[in-house]
Amino acid sequence: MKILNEVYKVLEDRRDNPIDSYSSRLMQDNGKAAEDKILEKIGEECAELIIASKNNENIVEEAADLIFHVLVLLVYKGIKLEELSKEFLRRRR
Ligand SMILES: N=c1c2ncn([C@@H]3O[C@H](COP(=O)(O)OP(=O)(O)OP(=O)(O)O)[C@@H](O)[C@H]3O)c2ncn1[C@@H]1O[C@H](COP(=O)(O)O)[C@@H](O)[C@H]1O
Repeated sequence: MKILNEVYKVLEDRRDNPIDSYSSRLMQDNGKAAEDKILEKIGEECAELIIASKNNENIVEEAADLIFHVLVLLVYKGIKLEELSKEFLRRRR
C-alpha cells in the first residue's frame, strides 16, 4: 500500500529530525526508554483490536492503530519496509 510507504517515510523523518509530535516523542528516550514506550503501545493496541473484534466495532480503526505502532517499531529499529515486503514475498505460495 502506497500510504504505508508514505507514513513510513514521515516516521523516518520524525526519528531523524524530531519535532513536537506524537511519533517523535514515542521514538525518543525521555523518562522511559523509547523501545519500551513503543512496545507498550503495541501491547495496548493488540488488546484494543481484540476487544474491537469481539464487539464487532471499530475493527478498521484499531487495526490501523496497531499497524501504525508496528511501523513505528520498524522505523525505530531501522528496519526498512522493503524487508517486510521481501519477507511476505518469500512466504508467498
Ligand atoms: N497514522 C498515524 C497514526 N495512527 C494513530 N496515531 C496516533 O496513535 C495514538 C493511538 O493511541 P491511543 O489509541 O491509545 O490514543 P491516545 O490515548 O491518544 O494515546 P496515548 O495517550 O496512549 O499515547 C493516537 O495519539 C493517534 O493519534 C497516529 N499518529 C500519526 N500517524 C501518521 O504518522 C505521521 C507522523 O505523525 P506525528 O509525527 O505523530 O504527527 C502522520 O503524518 C500520520 O500520517
